[in-house]
Amino acid sequence: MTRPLVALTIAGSDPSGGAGVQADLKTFSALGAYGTAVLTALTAQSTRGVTGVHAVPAAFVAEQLATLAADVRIDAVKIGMLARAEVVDVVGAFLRDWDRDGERVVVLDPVMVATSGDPLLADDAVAAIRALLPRARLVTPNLPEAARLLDEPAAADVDAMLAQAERLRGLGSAWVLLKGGHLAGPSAVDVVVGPGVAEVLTGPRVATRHTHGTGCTLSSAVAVLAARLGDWPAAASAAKAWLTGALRAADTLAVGGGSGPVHHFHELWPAEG
Ligand SMILES: Nc1ncnc2c1ncn2[C@@H]1O[C@H](COP(=O)(O)OP(=O)(O)O)[C@@H](O)[C@H]1O
Ligand SMILES: Cc1ncc(COP(=O)(O)OP(=O)(O)O)c(N)n1
Repeated sequence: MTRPLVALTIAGSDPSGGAGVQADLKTFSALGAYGTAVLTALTAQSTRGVTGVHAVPAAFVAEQLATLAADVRIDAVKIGMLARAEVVDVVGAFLRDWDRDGERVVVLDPVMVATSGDPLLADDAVAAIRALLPRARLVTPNLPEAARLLDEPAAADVDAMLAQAERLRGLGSAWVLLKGGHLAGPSAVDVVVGPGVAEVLTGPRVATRHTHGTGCTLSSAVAVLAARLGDWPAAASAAKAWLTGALRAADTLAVGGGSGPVHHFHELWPAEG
């Protein structure tokens, strides 16, 4: 019997279970990977928004990473909310050691602001995130995050997304998956660019307000699928198709009174009768 892939999320906690480490672990499990997690921050958060952030001390993030990596063989890393520059630096130091050859599966979701508008990254940490980009194989910003990293206005159409994704590659990661969920229209369009590759991923826009954690879920899914398939565009495309299924089933969960979670186990749980 082959052993399952082991995936690590380095991210913040969302008590409502829709985003952050909770979404990542559900995604890993739903896709047949064993999930491990290093916490960078606690948030007080629900489907209605974030009321507080309590950052984990950087030295303790380093201790979690060192203790885990000394024991467990990790096949893929997904990085989400890092909250503060000191934590970003600790994660960079960990990757320098864990990924000496720069060939391992490392996906960086440069989380800055929740959909509710609440900040999840200190303003002075954006430069540190920029410096972390070369340590990732794939970076997965949404439109406002890409604009912030490039210090230019957000892309307003697919051509501008492709151009920005290429400029983001110039900051150091070989692959960029630029998410267009914030663009209005009947489709949800993302782009994936890499060495000699520029693909537009078009999916149907699902009519639901339950989109909490879509970015976290997508990046975790890509990490697992890239480790399994060994192909970034194929992993991005399969992850998007799976996320669309999770969005289609989101209304059945009915968790919370705001923007609720997507249904990570839409392929596994029987329909409620
Ligand atoms: N209503 C929707 N229907 C289908 N896909 C969506 C919808 N909203 C977002 N997505 C997809 O979810 C992923 C995350 O999108 P986005 O909202 O841009 O990022 P973030 O959650 O980080 O802000 C992307 O693949 C995007 O295309
Ligand atoms: C703890 C934590 N991490 C990340 C996010 C952001 O989640 P994301 O998937 O980018 O999208 P929204 O949840 O903002 O829709 C978060 N909220 N909490």
